[in-house]
Amino acid sequence: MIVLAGTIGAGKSSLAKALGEHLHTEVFYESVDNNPVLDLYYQDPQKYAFLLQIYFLNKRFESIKQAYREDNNVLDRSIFEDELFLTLNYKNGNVTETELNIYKELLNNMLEELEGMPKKRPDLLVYIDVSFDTMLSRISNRGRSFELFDDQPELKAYYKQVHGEYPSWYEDYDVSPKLRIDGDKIDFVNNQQDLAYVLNQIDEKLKKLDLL
Ligand SMILES: Nc1ncnc2c1ncn2[C@@H]1O[C@H](COP(=O)(O)OP(=O)(O)OP(=O)(O)O)[C@@H](O)[C@H]1O
Ligand SMILES: Nc1nc(=O)c2ncn([C@H]3C[C@H](O)[C@@H](CO)O3)c2[nH]1
Repeated sequence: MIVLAGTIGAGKSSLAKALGEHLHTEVFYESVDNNPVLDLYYQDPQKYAFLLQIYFLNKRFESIKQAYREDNNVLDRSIFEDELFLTLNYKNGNVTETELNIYKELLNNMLEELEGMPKKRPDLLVYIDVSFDTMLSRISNRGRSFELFDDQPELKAYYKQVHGEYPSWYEDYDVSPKLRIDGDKIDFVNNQQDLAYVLNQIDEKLKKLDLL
């Protein structure tokens, strides 16, 4: 099981798709288009932050359970990043302390369930590291209406916060082996050579781990 990690617009879904094709495995995408809370959250974070966290946690747990039924697969964003978003929303006053504690208990409960499953943790976490400018331009170019930040300094400030949390999150992540990809320099979406380079880096890491 390979999980993709990284800030909003880093390229997780794009790389997950390419990796799934390369390794002939199923990809479990993050719930965005059919997510009934995400656009509400962007309109009113204070009202919907907790509900969105619960929604994502539930969906991620569902994907992980399905993923365990098959030998190999790729997950678009890890369950371990959810707490990053939650804590940020707590800092921003969108989640109360009671909500924070309830969520953490629920998350721990779910993670304990994973401990009892055949594979306790991912085999590899692939982290796509991008600069703040790249993050913004990718969000703009992708064009999901509720994520657009022109004339919305608060939303841009939120993106800056999310981006700022990731380096230490990645440093502290120790649940599985990990690999960092430079998503600024490597255009694995439009450049086939770059894509081949990234896939080769991942293959080499998997070989070292005796997984390929
Ligand atoms: N390495 C790259 N080079 C150039 N463009 C990229 C690269 N990675 C992603 N993109 C483009 O950036 C946009 C965001 O990519 P993608 O949807 O894969 O990001 P994501 O990390 O899954 O985002 P989210 O966290 O919102 O789910 C897309 O339009 C994609 O085509
Ligand atoms: N608040 C919040 N908490 C999460 O756990 C979370 N996971 C993803 N997202 C947002 C980022 C992208 O807009 C979009 C797709 O990644 O969904 C989240 N937002």
